[in-house]
Amino acid sequence: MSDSEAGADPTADTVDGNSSIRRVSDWDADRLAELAAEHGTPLYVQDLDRVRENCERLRGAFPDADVRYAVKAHTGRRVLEAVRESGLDAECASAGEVDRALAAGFGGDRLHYTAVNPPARDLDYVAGVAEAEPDLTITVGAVDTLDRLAERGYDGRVCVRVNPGVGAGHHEKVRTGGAAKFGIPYDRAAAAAREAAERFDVVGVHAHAGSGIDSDQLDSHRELVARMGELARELADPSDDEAPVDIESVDVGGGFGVPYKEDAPALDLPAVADATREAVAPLPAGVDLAIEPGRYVVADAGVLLTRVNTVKPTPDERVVGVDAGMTDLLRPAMYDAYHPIRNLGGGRAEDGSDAPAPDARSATPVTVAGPICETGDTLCRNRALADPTRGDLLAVGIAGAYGYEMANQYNSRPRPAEVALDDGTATVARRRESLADLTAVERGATRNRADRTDRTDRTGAGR
Ligand SMILES: Cc1ncc(COP(=O)(O)O)c(C=O)c1O
Ligand SMILES: N[C@@H](CCCC[NH3+])C(=O)O
Repeated sequence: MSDSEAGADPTADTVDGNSSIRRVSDWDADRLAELAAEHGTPLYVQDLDRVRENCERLRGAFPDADVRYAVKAHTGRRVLEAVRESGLDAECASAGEVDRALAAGFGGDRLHYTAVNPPARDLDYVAGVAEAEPDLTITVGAVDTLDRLAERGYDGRVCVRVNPGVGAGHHEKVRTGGAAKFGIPYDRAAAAAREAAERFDVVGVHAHAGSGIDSDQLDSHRELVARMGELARELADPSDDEAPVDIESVDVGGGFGVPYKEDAPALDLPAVADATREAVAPLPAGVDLAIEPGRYVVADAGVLLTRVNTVKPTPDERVVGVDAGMTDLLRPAMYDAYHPIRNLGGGRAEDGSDAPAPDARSATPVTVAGPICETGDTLCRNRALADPTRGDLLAVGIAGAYGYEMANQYNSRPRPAEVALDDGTATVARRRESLADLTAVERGATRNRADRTDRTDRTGAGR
């Protein structure tokens, strides 16, 4: 992948006084440098105030809809609490996410569990939770899953997931609608919902087009929404002698995109909301619209900080080695995803003196590569950055969604730390993992040199 960096002009439109996208250029460079010095790198920084603003913007654009935060985008406790306090519900993809949402204070009436080929362990757990929290809703995309719930004695609230036959998203791998894996095919959905209503309290229908839908893909979104409106009307008022199904909501999924490229415009959320309402209408009396955004809530509230440790000119490219890799931020390796990168400086010139401030350096095409033993472990290729030197701090923007969440321990790399900013105050939300964490679940593993573990716990702020 080769990409080029545009100027750091925040071309954000403004809604209710809040910029609708926070660019990497909008973050306070000095504050980020302080955090990196104190907590080491790689380091995620997640700004809870920005999370709250994004929640407010969603609620403002969709005042009559039920807004459910897709927890998978960022499961941190502090984020979940901020989302709950902002009035959004929680949409969970696993028992683990339900557990986290409960711990963050979501009651059953604000919990939605979307089961995709759910492991027995997950169904056991959620059916158990539902006994104490009967207002919890389980979204089901296969008749087998309904049968498995019934086998567990569950007869509570069910939402039927539909495969709408239309998908969208930033990459083929995240286009969900139309993928056979998800949901009951549209033409069988009404019958499946009617059958399910004989055994469960069917309270809704659901579909999700995919993740990272931008303005160019709004036609697909509209098509999905229109089909779901039609399905709701068919259930409320069946044309044959079938009994109506009395649902409460039509969930048209999440997927609202955010601009990763510096010059890409932010999604016009009020316009998307208008288009959504128009496409779903008229909804039967008593049926509400629901949406379940993840990325939109948290993406631009997060940055990943990483330190340059190597600068290697080669005949073909200038390679800048950093301490964050695909294990910290998987998206570039997995989807060729673009993340904006800003050089915050702080490094040394070749003669050992302080390097000039990034603004005073020439824009130089570089490949930023991580420490993982994989060729695909790059954060960008051939991108113009203020020429990095060893010791510089780089801020990788729009990293708050599916960033820490997809981090892993490949190459035996402990996961990074994350700090949460709340009204400017930073606290460690997730501590940096140590070498001991790598073997914590391994039977028979003994720590023979604990002193080495301690060293990895240090900030790593050295150059
Ligand atoms: C069922 C479901 N709902 C909601 C979302 C949230 O998507 P996004 O983070 O793009 O808003 C996803 C992820 O694609 C999903 O699979
Ligand atoms: N992990 C994806 C989004 C997938 C959402 C889950 N269905 C990304 O980083 O873009």
